[in-house]
Amino acid sequence: MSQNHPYHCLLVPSEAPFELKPSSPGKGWGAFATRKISQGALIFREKPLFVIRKPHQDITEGDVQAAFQQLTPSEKQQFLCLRDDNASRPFIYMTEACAENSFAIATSNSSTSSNINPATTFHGLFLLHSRFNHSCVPNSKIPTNSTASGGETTDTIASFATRDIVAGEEITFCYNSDFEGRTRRERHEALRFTCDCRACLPGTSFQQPSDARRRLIRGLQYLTLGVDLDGRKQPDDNNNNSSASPTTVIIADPDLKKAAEEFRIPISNRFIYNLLVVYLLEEEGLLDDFMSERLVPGIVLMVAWFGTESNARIARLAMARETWVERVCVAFALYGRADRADDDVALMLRMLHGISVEA
Ligand SMILES: C[S@@+](CC[C@H](N)C(=O)[O-])C[C@H]1O[C@@H](n2cnc3c(N)ncnc32)[C@H](O)[C@@H]1O
Repeated sequence: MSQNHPYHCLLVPSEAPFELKPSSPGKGWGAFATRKISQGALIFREKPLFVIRKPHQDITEGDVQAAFQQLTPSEKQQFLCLRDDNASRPFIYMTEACAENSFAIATSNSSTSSNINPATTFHGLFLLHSRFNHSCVPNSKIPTNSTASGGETTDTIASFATRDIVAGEEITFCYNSDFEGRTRRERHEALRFTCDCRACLPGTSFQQPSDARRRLIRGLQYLTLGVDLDGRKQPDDNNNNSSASPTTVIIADPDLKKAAEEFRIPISNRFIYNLLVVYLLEEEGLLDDFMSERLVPGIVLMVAWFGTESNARIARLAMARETWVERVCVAFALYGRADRADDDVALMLRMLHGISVEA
């Protein structure tokens, strides 16, 4: 049956290190490595078939029709071969085909499938990257297009291996940029399909602690950033009125929650929380080079924040250790210790986040 599948008309360049073929049952088609791809290597850079310079929710059938009319006959044929429902059903609306196969480009914080993150601005239709299936513990990443192109914003997107990928292995990426802080149930609600990656297969020795780790990551990020994954503060009254859907309680202690939101978490604890996040991400298999680049420089800088020499010494000793778990263990000696610079750092962070300094 797969011999006659319309996806055979999708043209994969000969230099691309993958082929398209049916994935495991229930996942439609996917991209499979045709040779070893080393960690950090570029997998593929792709130009969009077309770009619609509008927010996802504003894209109309007319917009997609107009973009379609500009395509060459071969490009039109490729667009028309796209299938819904795991590669089985032709799309009824062009907007559906666009939503399922586009990536946010240009101004977004992450390149995710636009049907999952509708708040982004421009959308490009990418025939090949949209064949990559999702995993909550993926082996590739599609960073923001500006990151991937060295700071310049372009319409192309690119995927990179976040670990070594062996020939024959399916290439996956994570469809949502904040899944490192979401439990299995929350991820499946957002995805609207049931993922069976090792963080999702219930009852395994990886899955059970995985939920706890991701919950902890979310809480620790709240303590250090003062906001939830969506950049917002959590309502104070978590189990409030019955009409609203119940909110996951992230920080149960109201005083601690307020201290986080007002950036009054002491430097010592802040340092430990940041190290713990990195360690938990590593345990989750999510500490790739992009994640390290995002988190580690800030932690290194924090060492210089300490105003009390005995604290600074412990922080330096911690960072001199080789592994993240060792760094966390050494840094625990700081837990609860006040520092001469606590007030200054709180003030600096409040100013940085535009919070009234009287808060
Ligand atoms: C952008 S497409 C990916 C390619 C798709 N498999 C195909 O055949 O065209 C996204 C869709 O693939 C399916 N999918 C992707 N990752 C999956 C996973 N881990 N488990 C089950 N289905 C998945 C879902 O139906 C999802 O809506």
